[in-house]
Amino acid sequence: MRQKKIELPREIHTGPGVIKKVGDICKNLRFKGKATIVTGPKTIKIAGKKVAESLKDKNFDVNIIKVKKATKDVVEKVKNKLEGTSIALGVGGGKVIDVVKMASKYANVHFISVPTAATHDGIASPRASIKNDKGSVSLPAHAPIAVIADTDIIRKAPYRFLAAGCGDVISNYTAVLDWKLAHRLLYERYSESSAALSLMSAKMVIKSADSIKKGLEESARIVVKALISSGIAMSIAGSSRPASGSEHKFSHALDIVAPKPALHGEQCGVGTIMMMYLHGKDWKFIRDTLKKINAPTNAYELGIDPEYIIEALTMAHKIRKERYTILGDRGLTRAAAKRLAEVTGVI
Ligand SMILES: NC(=O)c1ccc[n+]([C@@H]2O[C@H](COP(=O)([O-])OP(=O)(O)OC[C@H]3O[C@@H](n4cnc5c(N)ncnc54)[C@H](O)[C@@H]3O)[C@@H](O)[C@H]2O)c1
Ligand SMILES: O=P(O)(O)OC[C@@H](O)CO
Ligand SMILES: [Zn+2]
Repeated sequence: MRQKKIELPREIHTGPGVIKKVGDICKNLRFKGKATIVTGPKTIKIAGKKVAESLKDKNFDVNIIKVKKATKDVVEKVKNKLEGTSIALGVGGGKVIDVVKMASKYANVHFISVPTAATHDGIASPRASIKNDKGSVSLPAHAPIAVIADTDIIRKAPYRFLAAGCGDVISNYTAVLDWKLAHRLLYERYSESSAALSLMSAKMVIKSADSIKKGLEESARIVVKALISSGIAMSIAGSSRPASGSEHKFSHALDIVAPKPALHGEQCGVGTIMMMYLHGKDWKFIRDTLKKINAPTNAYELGIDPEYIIEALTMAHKIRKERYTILGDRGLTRAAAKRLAEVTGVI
């Protein structure tokens, strides 16, 4: 029989002010000595310093590393600085968390995910999206030993971030459709339980779309919960298949071609509208839900020129080629890409 390992976070702490408990949580998990915080230039002020204080209060020797990008080089540098550390903490957005996730895996130390914004479902996932010279790759990493999501910090982040997180999780709709397609066409391994959890995560946000509002702790909590369960769906699958399909390929392509890409989750949301159309499903429902949330639904709202939308659509199939989707192996012609974007109101 096929053997399988599912890696999950051991502890999940959410709620307002939970960041003050980081030191306690680390101590209770039996870490001691050196703790390394990986954070960004903005997020150090928003949360990094508070995390450092909480750790110092519990007698940790704290080291802080600031990163800006999630590239292979940055991962390598951080990995080298993790030597002798007992625990690594990623305090920031998706890029910071991906860097620490990958670097700590290479350095063979546990890491804790401390998201400062609910922008992405990598908060609890065991995968890392890392940039290389050809764009980015999806790499197997490891799950955080703990997630510490302070909903007070998250609710105070710009609303755009929360809406982006909704886009990232709503994109599970087309990711699962693509996964089922690959299962039918190529007999790719498919997990019913992972797909069900992935769709449930998306539905949690869709069901609450009317009450996801700026500044509310409850809104932050709903989105964080959905993002964490989407990450767990990835853990069950052992890949990002349940949360990344053709709509993510489109977003990854935009990251390559657009001079100023929008947020990952915003692009994935717009991609979901178009890929739902290609699947012959209710794309208007996705568009209307994103509208309710005040997430972008077109090129103008993404701040991206329509020309880059068309270009990204025509090259999306070349990204993560191992992941078969509705875009097939040949992708869209320029005429089909333009029509798709026009019909769905994206351009
Ligand atoms: N590993 C996974 O499973 C997974 C899942 C989804 C997305 N991702 C990756 O995550 C990245 C997207 O994450 P992202 O959208 O957070 O982008 P990001 O990490 O670039 O963060 C966006 C910006 O938000 C800022 N920020 C974070 N918290 C803030 C706060 N509270 N207030 C003000 N500013 C704040 C950051 O400093 C940054 O400038 C992409 O690289 C994507 O590929 C990975
Ligand atoms: O595996 P990729 O395509 O990087 O996607 C991971 C993540 O963005 C899913 O929401
Ligand atoms: Zn994503």
